[in-house]
Amino acid sequence: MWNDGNESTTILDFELDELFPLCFGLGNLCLDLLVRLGLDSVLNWAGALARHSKLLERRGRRDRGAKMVCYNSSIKLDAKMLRVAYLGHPGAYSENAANKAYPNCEPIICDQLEVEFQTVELRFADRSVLPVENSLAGSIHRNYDLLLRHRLHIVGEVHLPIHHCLLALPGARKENLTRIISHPQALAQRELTLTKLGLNVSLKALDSTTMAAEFVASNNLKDTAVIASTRTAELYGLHILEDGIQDDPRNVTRFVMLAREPYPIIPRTDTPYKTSIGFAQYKGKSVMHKVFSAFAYGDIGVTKMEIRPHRKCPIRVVDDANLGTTKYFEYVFYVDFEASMAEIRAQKAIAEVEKLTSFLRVFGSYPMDMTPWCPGITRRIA
Ligand SMILES: O=C(O)C(=O)Cc1ccccc1
Repeated sequence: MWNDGNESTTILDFELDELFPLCFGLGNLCLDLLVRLGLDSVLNWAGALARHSKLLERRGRRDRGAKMVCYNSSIKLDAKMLRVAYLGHPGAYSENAANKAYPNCEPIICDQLEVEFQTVELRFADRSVLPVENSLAGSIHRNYDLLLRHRLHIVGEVHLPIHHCLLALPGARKENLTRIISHPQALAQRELTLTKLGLNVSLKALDSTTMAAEFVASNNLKDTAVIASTRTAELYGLHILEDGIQDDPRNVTRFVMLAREPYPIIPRTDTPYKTSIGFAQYKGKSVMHKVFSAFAYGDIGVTKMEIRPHRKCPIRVVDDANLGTTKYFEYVFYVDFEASMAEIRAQKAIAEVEKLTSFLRVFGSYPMDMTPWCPGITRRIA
């Protein structure tokens, strides 16, 4: 079990009648902020508040006298009370990741990625669990972009073995399928297998495997199959047409856990740590070789690098006089390295990188997932 219990909490009992004015008050606050922050961000916040008021109302009908968790005092948050946000419905791989990271947590289901981030930012959840890369399909670029757009910290990682099945309504036959729908990662992880099965179908991406399952079940679509887990089949009344359709049994997805506060920087020697950063270069010549030397100098292993377009500054213009004759695309670089910010060598490397870059953000230092790697045993785990 992960224990990143760096939060201090007081548990307050709120009657629902008290919660609604609170949400209303917050709504008014949003309007006040409208003028200062701009329409888009305030509308996003207000939307999230409205959704969560409904969530509280629904939960309140079930359990009058709902509890609300406030973050301001000295009682340690018990890991089992953590509210963990993820995208999708019960049965999503992200739900498995949330349970692996925080056993007995309270799931907070989100229907959009932006909402998943806001749910933590607005304190409706304590953590969010976000898939960032897969061993077959690679990085989930959108989620990297969101990490930068929001101010949450990475406080942990989990590696989840992924076992995909082809699911359809009872009675649906493989030869009558015209379409397969799922999360883009699931669609990418089965490329070879579906070709082998000889299916001539179109593919459609949805935001999660479980949203795809719900879509097929609620619209009674006999010509559409879903790529999702065995648990999703049970939950949505679907049948397994084909079991284990990922292209390789060693299919693993890495999820990161996000929180409002960083993982506490405590010097430790027993657990291997990882640090994730993002940065962009200054205008002018490339300095990437120097950035890597900073890590090499500290004998720090770089385990991952992701490169994304620098949307705010798409083109870098370079020549000796900076007259604009050579043009490169400009990027944001995401790097994971094997050290904690508690270590002097990491601090020195980061100080060096800071000198070389126009912006630098440390997303977090956190314990590495050291789960033993057992290729081929992914069957029916997820
Ligand atoms: O859609 C889901 O169930 C997710 O949790 C995202 C996902 C999809 C495929 C592999 C890993 C995570």
